[in-house]
Amino acid sequence: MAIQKVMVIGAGQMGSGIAQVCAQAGLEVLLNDISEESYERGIGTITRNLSRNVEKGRMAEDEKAAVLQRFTKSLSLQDAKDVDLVIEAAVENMDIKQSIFKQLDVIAPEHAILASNTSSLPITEIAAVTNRPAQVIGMHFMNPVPVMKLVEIIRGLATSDEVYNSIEELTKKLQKVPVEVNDFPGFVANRVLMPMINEAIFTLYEGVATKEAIDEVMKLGMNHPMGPLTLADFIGLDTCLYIMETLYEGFGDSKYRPCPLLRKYVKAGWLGKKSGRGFYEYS
Ligand SMILES: CC(=O)CC(=O)SCCNC(=O)CCNC(=O)[C@H](O)C(C)(C)COP(=O)(O)OP(=O)(O)OC[C@H]1O[C@@H](n2cnc3c(N)ncnc32)[C@H](O)[C@@H]1OP(=O)(O)O
Ligand SMILES: NC(=O)C1=CN([C@@H]2O[C@H](COP(=O)(O)OP(=O)(O)OC[C@H]3O[C@@H](n4cnc5c(N)ncnc54)[C@H](OP(=O)(O)O)[C@@H]3O)[C@@H](O)[C@H]2O)C=CC1
Repeated sequence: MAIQKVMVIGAGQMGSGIAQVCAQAGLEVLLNDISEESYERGIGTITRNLSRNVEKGRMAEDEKAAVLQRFTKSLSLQDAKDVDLVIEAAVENMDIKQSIFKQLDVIAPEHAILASNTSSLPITEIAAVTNRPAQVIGMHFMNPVPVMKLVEIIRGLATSDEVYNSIEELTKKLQKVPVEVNDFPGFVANRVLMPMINEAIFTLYEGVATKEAIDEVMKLGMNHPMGPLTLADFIGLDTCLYIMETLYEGFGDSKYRPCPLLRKYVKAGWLGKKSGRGFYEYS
């Protein structure tokens, strides 16, 4: 069955990007958030991104208007009653995700696929709270979504081949490249990336170098587009901490212990770019 109508849950940095690429691919999009303010912020970001595309000559003005018309505001999960797919991009917290999936399982039509953009939490555990584990899957986009090509597609223990194939096909329709991954903490992307970021934080914590020097080493020495501390701020320090905790708990190995400095910053509300302050300050 072709996927035509999608609900994206969470209008934050990931949800707004996912909603944008879905609408650009011609899908009808319900953009859902618990707060109206977050919805407005999300749709504002999408509108600015589309305007930049027009300014750069990549999109016509009427195409921008057509993309924006495909959005509907949603402040209630009940709106999932007639969608073909839900992509959940709320905060990286198992209790919140399980609560959302439990409700969606009751509300969404029988044929609907329930996907999560979780960056590290087990898909199998999210699927287990539903009565349709074969239709639950991980669809892990990268930040910033409109720019980054990869989508890690994560098969839960019970995910069916039919559902996997539909999501792979949709990913290509969104002009992204799917890579199949099995369900282990952090999948591939964050199992490799996040310990590197955590180690960069330890390097700062232990006074090996300044934050600027650490970032410069990785940018100029390894050709990374952003240094690891800038990237951590960009991802969100709360998300980085949640991911490290998932790796630490999931593997029970001390090599994944989150750096105390990361914990301290999150406790202080220094969440990175989105809160105006992390390792760096943002105006
Ligand atoms: C945590 C997880 O679970 C998984 C993850 O996502 S981990 C994070 C993965 N992402 C990364 O590693 C990103 C690393 N950084 C980069 O690739 C680059 O710095 C970057 C693409 C973000 C910016 O690139 P840059 O060359 O430094 O800056 P800039 O010239 O401003 O941007 C390049 C293009 O991207 C676009 N862009 C940048 N940020 C954007 C955003 N947030 N949204 C939409 N478009 C954006 C710009 O408009 C620009 O496009 P055009 O010039 O063609 O209009
Ligand atoms: N940041 C990144 O680089 C990446 C993140 N991810 C994953 O994507 C997900 C979202 O991350 P990100 O976009 O960065 O986070 P943000 O904090 O930017 O956005 C999360 C959004 O979800 C909203 N929200 C919270 N709870 C609910 C709920 N119960 N129902 C609906 N909306 C809710 C928040 O609203 P409010 O602000 O009002 O609380 C906020 O608007 C996480 O699972 C994360 O791990 C995946 C890939 C990359």
